[in-house]
Amino acid sequence: MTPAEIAPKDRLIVALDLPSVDAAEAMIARLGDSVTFYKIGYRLAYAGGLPLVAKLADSGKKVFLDLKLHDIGNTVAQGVESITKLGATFLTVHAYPQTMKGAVEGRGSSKLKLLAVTVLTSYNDDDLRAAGFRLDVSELVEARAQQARALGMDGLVSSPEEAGALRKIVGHQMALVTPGIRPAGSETGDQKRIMTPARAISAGADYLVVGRPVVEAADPKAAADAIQAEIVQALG
Ligand SMILES: O=C(O)c1cc(=O)[nH]c(=O)n1[C@@H]1O[C@H](COP(=O)(O)O)[C@@H](O)[C@H]1O
Repeated sequence: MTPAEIAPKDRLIVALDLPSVDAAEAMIARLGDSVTFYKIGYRLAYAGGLPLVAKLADSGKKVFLDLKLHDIGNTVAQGVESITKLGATFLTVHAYPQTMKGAVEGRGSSKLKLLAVTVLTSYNDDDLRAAGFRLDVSELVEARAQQARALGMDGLVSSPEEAGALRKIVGHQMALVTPGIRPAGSETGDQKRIMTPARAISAGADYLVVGRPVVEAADPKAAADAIQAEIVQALG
């Protein structure tokens, strides 16, 4: 999908990192038409949130199921095959070759799009070294992007800091999905590789994943609307 084919509103993915299905449904009602794309990750998925994938999809919203799978290839393939039936648009797996190969096999001919998590946005070069890697963030992100493309993955999760370099490697063949988004003046929290929504779009990101700056805002709808306006402005 070329950037021009993505509806501007779909570019904001709000992470429903909330403690219960009730809290998530209240947030979805509050955000109303301002948000069309939601992410369900560990917190909500392990709190009974998986049935919300089909419910949201049936109501016309898109869902990014962020399970960040990583296991032996056979287990990943079988897990992804089960996940194809949930109704999500995107699923994350970590960008290890065996994992991505298993995910592509398990996805089969379903419409589920597979995203490879390159290097988590809470990591910098020192964190990678402490985890035993010899490459720095940009080298590892780029190496993993090349592997992800060769193995038939549909998109990459990285910080917007790497979006420009990744676009040069994968063109518009893969979606660039970027967390680590912080509107000007918002708390960084545990994120280390961050950009504002406008800068991320200008850097070439297709989708922006935003959690706390929206769901922990005093007025989540106003926060989402402000990000949507920034995206539209940056798209020019
Ligand atoms: O795969 C992800 O979505 C992800 C990858 C990554 O490298 N960094 C990252 O923050 N995320 C997710 O994106 C969301 C960001 O949330 P906030 O930091 O609250 O905006 C969280 O749900 C993270 O799990």
